[in-house]
Amino acid sequence: MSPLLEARGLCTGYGTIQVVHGVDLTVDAGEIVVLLGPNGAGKSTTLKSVVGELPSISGTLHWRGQPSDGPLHARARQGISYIPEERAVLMRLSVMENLRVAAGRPEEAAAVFPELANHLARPVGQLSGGQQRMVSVAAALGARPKLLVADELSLGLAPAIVTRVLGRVRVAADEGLGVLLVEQHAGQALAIADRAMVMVRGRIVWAGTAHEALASIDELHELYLGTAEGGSQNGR
Ligand SMILES: Nc1ncnc2c1ncn2[C@@H]1O[C@H](COP(=O)(O)OP(=O)(O)OP(=O)(O)O)[C@@H](O)[C@H]1O
Repeated sequence: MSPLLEARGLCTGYGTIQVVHGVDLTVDAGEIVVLLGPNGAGKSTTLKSVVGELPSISGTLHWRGQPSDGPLHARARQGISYIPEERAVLMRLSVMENLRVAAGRPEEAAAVFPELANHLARPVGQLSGGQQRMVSVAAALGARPKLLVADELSLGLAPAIVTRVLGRVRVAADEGLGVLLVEQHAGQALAIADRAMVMVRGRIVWAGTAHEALASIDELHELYLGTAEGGSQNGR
């Protein structure tokens, strides 16, 4: 059976500047693939190209075996949910309105994070950054996509909440969701992932199972990710 998403030789960038050079990647239904790498490696750029926000320079992209070159909204209709690194919520609308706009099932989306229950009528702009992130994750999952493409899902979330968010994504993957994830918390992301890829300067320099990545995490940090610890960028 064809993978949900298959990119071959993907090259993309901004204007005349090429940032991503010949990336091959696949995501199957039910699996979580995490893309790791240092700042500026081209991870976000890769995701933008995969979801149709940024045109590719060359390479092929297939969605469930069919060539895919439509813009973001067309890919959303096909079942791709994208959570960008930057703000992904409508600040003047209430939490419930945000969930309604994004998801077919707002009540189901709200149930993803029970702590949002007391804030459903509030404008999202009045919530903390972490709560706003929860709204975007809830909205994305509530739409029941086939593929979730998420850039720094844990952005602005307290560590305990990161564990819950990633755990919720794992549950969705076990129910058949395919996930392509860029995440600065390498250790936590690998704990819920099936496969991992490391990108440096726009090229995939390491690929393997999440289990293999966890087993060589010190080496991966030393060689590619930087040795930052704790809450710092790309730290564990
Ligand atoms: N809109 C843009 N216009 C021009 N160059 C850009 C743009 N966005 C990103 N870049 C450049 O593309 C390169 C890759 O950036 P990208 O954001 O994809 O990296 P990243 O791996 O996601 O890093 P980070 O973890 O810091 O988000 C960087 O050199 C960056 O400066």
